[in-house]
Amino acid sequence: MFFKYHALGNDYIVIDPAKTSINLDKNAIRLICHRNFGVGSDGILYGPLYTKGNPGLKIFNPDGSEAEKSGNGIRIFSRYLVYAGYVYEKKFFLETLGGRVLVEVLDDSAKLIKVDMGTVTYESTLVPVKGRPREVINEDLSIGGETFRVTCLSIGNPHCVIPLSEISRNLALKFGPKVENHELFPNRINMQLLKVIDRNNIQIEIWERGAGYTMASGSSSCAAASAAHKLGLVDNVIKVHMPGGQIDIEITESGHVYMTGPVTGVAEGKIAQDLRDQVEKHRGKYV
Ligand SMILES: N[C@@H](CCC[C@H](N)C(=O)O)C(=O)O
Repeated sequence: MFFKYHALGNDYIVIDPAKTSINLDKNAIRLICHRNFGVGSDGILYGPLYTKGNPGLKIFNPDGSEAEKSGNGIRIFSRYLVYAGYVYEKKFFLETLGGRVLVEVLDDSAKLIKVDMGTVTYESTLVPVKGRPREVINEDLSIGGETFRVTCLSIGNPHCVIPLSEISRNLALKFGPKVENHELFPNRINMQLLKVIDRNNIQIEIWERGAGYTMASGSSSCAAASAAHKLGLVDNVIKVHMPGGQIDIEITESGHVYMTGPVTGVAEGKIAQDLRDQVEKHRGKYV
């Protein structure tokens, strides 16, 4: 069985090891996420896996890489946990590779979820960004002959925020791959083009590490809002506008970033034997 959801057009497949036996190596992930040869998604959420007494998950990008954190992925997986009867509480902890988060379910069917995503760091050694140890705030980055002012941070996974006066999908498509794979970022990076609308509203276009252009991203919303706040461009309550919809961010005095957004069910299904055969055929080869 698989369960598919989207969060503002950022879609994920949930695979629950208690319900589906499949060896998720790189090729299996790439095939399942493929929009023509597979089920199609911006990633796979694998779990629940129990660590430290809490439910947890593994987050995979469609290129087969593992991400430390995903804001939309966390909300989607939380809705699955409620739906499948794994949790009954309105508030619970969830373990990710990028740290523990506190989830709050705001309605009965878990269609609206708030998450304490933790705190951000701008420390180059932690994001990571190469070069002398420093906070990467408003510094120059050369990309394909052009120079941008960038702010880099980690909220468990790495982000590079680029404020611009105008942003577009085409700009994200043009610069995203270059930023993601820039030599300064040893673990690659997620990119957000940021336009400040006013002190409580920002607009972003996103290029995700390992996934490419996406219509929305929860951790990108946290990252862009945090960077804009750090740069003094916005207050602490920020609505993030993306092509797929809006996410609400609140940054507390202690630096915790709260993200609130929706989750929508798409499908429940069974991975066909033909797809499983393809997965087996390609096992061990990089497709
Ligand atoms: N869509 C996600 C981010 C998924 C992980 C990202 N591609 C990475 O590699 O860090 C979100 O909503 O945060």
